[in-house]
Amino acid sequence: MPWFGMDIGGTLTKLVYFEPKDTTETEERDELETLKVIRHYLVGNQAYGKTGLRDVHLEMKDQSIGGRRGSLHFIRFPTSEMNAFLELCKAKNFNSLVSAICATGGGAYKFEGDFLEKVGLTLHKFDELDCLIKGIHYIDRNNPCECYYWRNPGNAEESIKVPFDFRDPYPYLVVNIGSGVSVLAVRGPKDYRRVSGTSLGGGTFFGLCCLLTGCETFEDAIELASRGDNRTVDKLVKDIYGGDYTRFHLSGDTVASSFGHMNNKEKRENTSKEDLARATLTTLTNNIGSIARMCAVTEKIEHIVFVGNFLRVNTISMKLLASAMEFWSNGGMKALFLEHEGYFGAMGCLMEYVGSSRSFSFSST
Ligand SMILES: Nc1ncnc2c1ncn2[C@@H]1O[C@H](COP(=O)(O)OP(=O)(O)O)[C@@H](O)[C@H]1O
Ligand SMILES: CC(C)(COP(=O)(O)O)[C@@H](O)C(=O)NCCC(=O)O
Repeated sequence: MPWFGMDIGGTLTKLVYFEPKDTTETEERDELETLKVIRHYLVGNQAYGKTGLRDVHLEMKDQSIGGRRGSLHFIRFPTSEMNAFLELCKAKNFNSLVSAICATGGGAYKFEGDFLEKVGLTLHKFDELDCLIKGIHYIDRNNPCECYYWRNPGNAEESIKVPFDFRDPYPYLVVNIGSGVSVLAVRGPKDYRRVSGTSLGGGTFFGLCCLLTGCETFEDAIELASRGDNRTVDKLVKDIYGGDYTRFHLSGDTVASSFGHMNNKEKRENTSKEDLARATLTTLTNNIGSIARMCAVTEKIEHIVFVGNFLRVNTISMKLLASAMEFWSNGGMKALFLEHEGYFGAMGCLMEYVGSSRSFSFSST
């Protein structure tokens, strides 16, 4: 039985695969051919079909899971490609190995019927936020350099990633920036509440960027943003005050109005795709940062952990969030980040599988 956890999100499907490495010679000999084929296919490739990818740099070796030792592999593909994934499961005879798999995320509900009808697989569904918290705890405990913060986030030349000891984490806030955003206050391993959320999330950034710049991939959107300047698009405090708004400690360089210059025809004509991408990224990031900070104040929490694939290849947003948390809290709050960004839900789902495989019927069909 292959050990999977699957998180079917609004934009990306994440798959965590545990590959046992401690198989005995007898086990190897007796391993079903189909299982062998699946294992070789997954670990022998880094790309699957047109859009599936394995994040090789995130692989976790020598892990102990369910009494076995092995490696954790992290794979993703766009949820819009679910049909191609189902075809692949069919082609690899997946349903001859198992009758059920564990899944979380909204897609576990949305695609439940398709899995059953097209591949004959039942989905055992787990709540995505339970899985997220479980996954954070497992990966953080088992990957020595998982958690980090940015030192000097406001200074491009001097900002550096610094490891953060997250062994005694409670209480902390999780801000999961996926398609949308969920904010959770976590006070113990099983004690958390979803305290807020916003529909202005990673999907909004990517969607607006496609509309405004014509870009087609998330990587292109981030690349454009890295070469842009939001100040040609956003109206700053100094564009309104001529300088700082000193009475309320608002620096002239603070964005007063996101996209505030874009009602002006001349400014519109003088702005570039790069500037529009940067302004879109800045707008979404600042808004998420502001909600996170308000939640942290209300919940009286100092450590804010930002996760979700919006932060993939996106150091601009990480540093912006880190600077904002530091500045607006006078150094009282800390923005923390995790290397496995968007994979915690899928990891938690795999843990659920390990915990419950005895009680469910996962036997081969
Ligand atoms: N390769 C990618 N394709 C699409 N979106 C991506 C990609 N990499 C990062 N992202 C960003 O990550 C977001 C999805 O994050 P994720 O945590 O996977 O959420 P979800 O579970 O809603 O799919 C997207 O909205 C986008 O901002
Ligand atoms: C509905 C969701 C939990 C789905 O998770 P996602 O696929 O975005 O990771 C999330 O998009 C969300 O919390 N949206 C914000 C809804 C709101 O509180 O306004």
